[in-house]
Amino acid sequence: MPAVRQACRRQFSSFKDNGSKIFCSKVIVKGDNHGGDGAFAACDIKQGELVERGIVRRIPGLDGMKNPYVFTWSDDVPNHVWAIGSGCATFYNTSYDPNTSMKRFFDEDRFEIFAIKDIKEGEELTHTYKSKKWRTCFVDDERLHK
Ligand SMILES: C[S@@+](CC[C@H](N)C(=O)[O-])C[C@H]1O[C@@H](n2cnc3c(N)ncnc32)[C@H](O)[C@@H]1O
Repeated sequence: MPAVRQACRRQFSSFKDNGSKIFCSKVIVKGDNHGGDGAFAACDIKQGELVERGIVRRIPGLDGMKNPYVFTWSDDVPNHVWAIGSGCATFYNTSYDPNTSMKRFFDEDRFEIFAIKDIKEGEELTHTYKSKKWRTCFVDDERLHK
């Protein structure tokens, strides 16, 4: 069994449901195919399974319309509340055919990311950015709309 998968199993079984607000042991971050970094599965993950959970901190005064590294932290369009996220969440690239989905708990400033397909170890983790169609920094980036 590959070392990463062994470590993942070991870590996940010992840390599962330990109550930590941040859990991202099933995810690694490494160079992607777009010249940046992306999030990748450290082990096989079943459809419906939790991939990662974490917390956010709201950043007043920051213009998320221009800054692509913060989360849209309301259901308003346009949005005026932006937040940084814990763990690997910032590094998930976007896709129109994603393998994960992010559930945002605005009242509690936390999120959970679930697998919406069976995911194999090593596969890139993607979600469809909530603001992809109206946020300046995403609208202007043609690579995100292929
Ligand atoms: C939240 S960040 C994701 C992490 C980013 N790859 C990094 O290295 O920090 C969003 C940025 O990632 C890049 N990105 C996300 N999805 C992409 C895609 N499908 N194709 C190309 N670039 C993408 C774009 O530069 C986008 O503004």
